[in-house]
Amino acid sequence: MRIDVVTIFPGYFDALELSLMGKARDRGLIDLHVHDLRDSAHDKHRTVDDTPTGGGAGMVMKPEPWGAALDGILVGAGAGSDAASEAGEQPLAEPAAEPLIIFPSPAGEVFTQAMARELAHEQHLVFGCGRYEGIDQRVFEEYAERGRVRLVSIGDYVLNGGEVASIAMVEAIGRLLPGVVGNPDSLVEESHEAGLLEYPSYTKPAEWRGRRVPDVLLSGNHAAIDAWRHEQSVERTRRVRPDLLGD
Ligand SMILES: Nc1c(O)cccc1[N+](=O)[O-]
Repeated sequence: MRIDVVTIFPGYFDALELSLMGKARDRGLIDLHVHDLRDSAHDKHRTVDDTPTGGGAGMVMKPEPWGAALDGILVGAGAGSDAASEAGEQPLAEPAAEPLIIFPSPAGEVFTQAMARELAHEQHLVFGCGRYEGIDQRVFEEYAERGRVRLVSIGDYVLNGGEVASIAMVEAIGRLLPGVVGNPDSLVEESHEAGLLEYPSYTKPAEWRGRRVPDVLLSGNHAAIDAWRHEQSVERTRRVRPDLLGD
């Protein structure tokens, strides 16, 4: 999977050089390209924002740098405007799959494990990280007309921009790609994977500060262990997230 990120804070994405995401990149499972939006701001001061038209507090991200940045990514991917046909030539190869542009936004559809699974099938994702009071609305309109755009929220709280949300989504999606997680079985029994919260986990020692591991987990009876774990998942879900059970 190719992933492009557009941001005014590229350094945030150093986090994706670590751990599983870093290994996945080293092994070519994820091809991550981070673009500094200011490199697409061609005025002397590399301006990316301006005051809100109609008044109001804060600043809004200007459309021109976003247009230059996203065009550069889409045209490079053979999507958006077909450079070869514009030049009157036959494209040499099938254009790559059309990228999906994701703008993290508190006004977006809620990101879920089901969406992570869906997006793990994409060949090319582009994350546009807004800052300040957001991005000029015309950017969303422009690229929704030319291709596929989704505004996506990771939760109902206020962040300072889209970078943290993008990292969360890249990790949630990236870990589902074949070969990224060592043991694919570990993807099955996780919170939200089957619509339930995961059961409590234990390891050695069997007793710690007077607290014993549940006897069933020491029984070797795998049918009983599976039943206990499912029961624990359902009980935890009903207690903590009854909404997941439709209660
Ligand atoms: N919540 C929020 C925000 O306040 C700013 C950017 C992105 C998000 N989000 O994805 O949830």
